[in-house]
Amino acid sequence: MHKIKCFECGSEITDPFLDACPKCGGILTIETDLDAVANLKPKDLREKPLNVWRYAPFLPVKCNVSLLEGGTPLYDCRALSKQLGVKEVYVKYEGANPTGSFKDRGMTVGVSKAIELGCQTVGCASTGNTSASLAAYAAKGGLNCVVLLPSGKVAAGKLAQAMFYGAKVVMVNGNFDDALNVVKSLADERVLYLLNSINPYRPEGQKTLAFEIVDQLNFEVPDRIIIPVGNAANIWAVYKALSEWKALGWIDKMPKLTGIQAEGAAPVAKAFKEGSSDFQPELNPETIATAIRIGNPASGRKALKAIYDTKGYSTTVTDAEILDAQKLLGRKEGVGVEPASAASIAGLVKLRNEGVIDSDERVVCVCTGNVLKDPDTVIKSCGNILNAEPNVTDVKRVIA
Ligand SMILES: Cc1ncc(COP(=O)(O)O)c(C=O)c1O
Ligand SMILES: N[C@@H](CCOP(=O)(O)O)C(=O)O
Repeated sequence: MHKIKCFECGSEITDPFLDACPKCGGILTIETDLDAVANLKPKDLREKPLNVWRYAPFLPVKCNVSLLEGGTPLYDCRALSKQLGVKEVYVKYEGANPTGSFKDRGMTVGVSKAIELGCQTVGCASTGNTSASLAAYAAKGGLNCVVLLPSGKVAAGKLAQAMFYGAKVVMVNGNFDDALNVVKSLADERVLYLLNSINPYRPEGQKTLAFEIVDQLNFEVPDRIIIPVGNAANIWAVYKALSEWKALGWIDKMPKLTGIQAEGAAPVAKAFKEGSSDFQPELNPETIATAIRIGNPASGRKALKAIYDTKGYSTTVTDAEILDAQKLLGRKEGVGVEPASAASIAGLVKLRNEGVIDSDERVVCVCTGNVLKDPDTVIKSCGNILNAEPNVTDVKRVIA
């Protein structure tokens, strides 16, 4: 049986509704019962379809709600690897999930847990994707859903999704960090069951992103996995997944986990630069990659552990580098990702140029969300629409 533990002081938590340690206030995590899976072999899992629930023995809940999340493509990006001079570059394309982001992996587990606990209403703060995903899974599970969004800073596709799936959408006059503080208080008052990634069950579902990468590479572990970092739970989830498989002897090494943040919202990357295992919150985070416009990442300390323990790396990329990388991936590989997701590609480009990434590496970039999430940014950054009269001659003229 799994246990809920405090990441900071190690205390065991028995109340499944808590999202912080009652003793020290630390963030929580799940201790997986590895004895229960000790006799399992990778081939036992591989008989099941490739999706989140292939890895059910490593998940702390049974499947109550699913939209067949996971099973996303791992693209072998040969043009990109040639251009950048890196032996192998893969993109794990999370935009192919049911609501278009990796959050669905966490939500199938989180909402399944909510149902198991008998909750009626679920809620979150969100820069967009978490709300879109929670709204869809709550609809599928027959639950009420409340989402708190930073006013004016949520991409159109994500806002449309949350509204479409029937969530109560509340715009908060503040940023994501402010909205998270409010929703935490609502959860403390049991107004709703909180399904941000500070809920320790959410990252458990997100572990499957890493399980799939290794599975799709036939258990040949990549040298490096590059991940955009915002509230910082996803890089932790990847670390936790691979640590569990390493403990079982299913893999023999850990990839260097490499966390990329936007320059204007980079507490984790700044802490890494200083060699610190703690970070200073950024009071006014700002970036075009609104999904990672987060100044006080709830899992920041977990992310730093993941990076240091794997001899990984962390750096920042500018908004211009993010937009260039987004276009590069679209135009070289035909893969459409939202700006935050392109941060992993921008990080690859930057770290290759700086010599941090070697030419002989096998690198996986996690591209967390679909290009259609944020059409306004794409239209602005790609510009250049041609206009013509409705006749062949004029169309030939403008395309010449
Ligand atoms: C598209 C996208 N990429 C990356 C992230 C960052 O993930 P995390 O908050 O787990 O670091 C988020 C959300 O935070 C996101 O929506
Ligand atoms: N990008 C996220 C923000 C963090 O949400 P989390 O619940 O995964 O920590 C979003 O889409 O809202």
